[in-house]
Amino acid sequence: MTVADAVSPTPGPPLSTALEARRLVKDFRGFRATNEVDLQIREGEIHAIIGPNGAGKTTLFNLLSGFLRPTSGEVLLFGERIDTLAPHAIVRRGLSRSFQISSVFPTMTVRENVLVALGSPTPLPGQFWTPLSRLEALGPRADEILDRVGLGAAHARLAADLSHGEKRQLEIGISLTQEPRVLLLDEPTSGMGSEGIARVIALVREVARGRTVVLVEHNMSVVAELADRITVLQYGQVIASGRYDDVRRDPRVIEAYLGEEAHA
Ligand SMILES: Nc1ncnc2c1ncn2[C@@H]1O[C@H](COP(=O)(O)OP(=O)(O)OP(=O)(O)O)[C@@H](O)[C@H]1O
Repeated sequence: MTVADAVSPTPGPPLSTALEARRLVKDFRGFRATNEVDLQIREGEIHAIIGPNGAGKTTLFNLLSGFLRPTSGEVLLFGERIDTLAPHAIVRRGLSRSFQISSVFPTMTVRENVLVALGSPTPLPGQFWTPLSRLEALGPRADEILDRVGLGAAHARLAADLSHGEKRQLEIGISLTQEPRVLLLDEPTSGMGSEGIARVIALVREVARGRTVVLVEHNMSVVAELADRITVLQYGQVIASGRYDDVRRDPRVIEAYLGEEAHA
């Protein structure tokens, strides 16, 4: 029995499932990167997916957001199959994913970046955008989003001039333009110093109000601080899932990933 099995059920009414993977498999020319993954993300939680390098976290994110088709298995969003849908159709159903620099136009201002995302059916790279002149009606909404992600004062700066951390804030702002019920964040603190990390932690908490957040994150103190529950992957398989404090004591997790940190 794993520690995850031993976690006692949360008291109160059952929580509904926002996002679910059932026996999800992804093979790359004979290499199994995702191996029979079962995953349940509860509505309203912050759920972290962790695991050593090459464990299959990015592949799983790509499968959940429609950027890869599973070899077999299912992905369900609020109970409906989405694994056969294109990424933009999944965004329309309420799941949005933060893209890294690819979704930010460096030669546009911060505000213009949010405006074009608001004017687009989906904030995915490579979309055709509505001309900026026609988007000004969306200005108040853009300003609201910029305030929410802490970039109100930076609205007129070119995206290219933002710091690494500010670009991550902008990406999250762009994801919010679609008002997703489920937001997937891929390593939101990667490459940041402690000040940037503290800002992103506060930002993730803020954007998680009223929505479900799933994040891939390497920094264990960020995971400990933010995540209601975590899922640990190793060699493409789920080796534990549950509350952070329970999962971190699982001997398989300690061996696979957490090492000395787990004893801290
Ligand atoms: N398109 C692909 N073709 C072949 N193999 C792939 C492909 N994408 C990923 N893999 C392999 O699948 C495994 C899982 O990769 P993935 O990027 O999902 O891991 P990860 O947990 O996100 O790693 P990291 O923490 O280093 O980002 C790796 O062994 C990787 O080499």
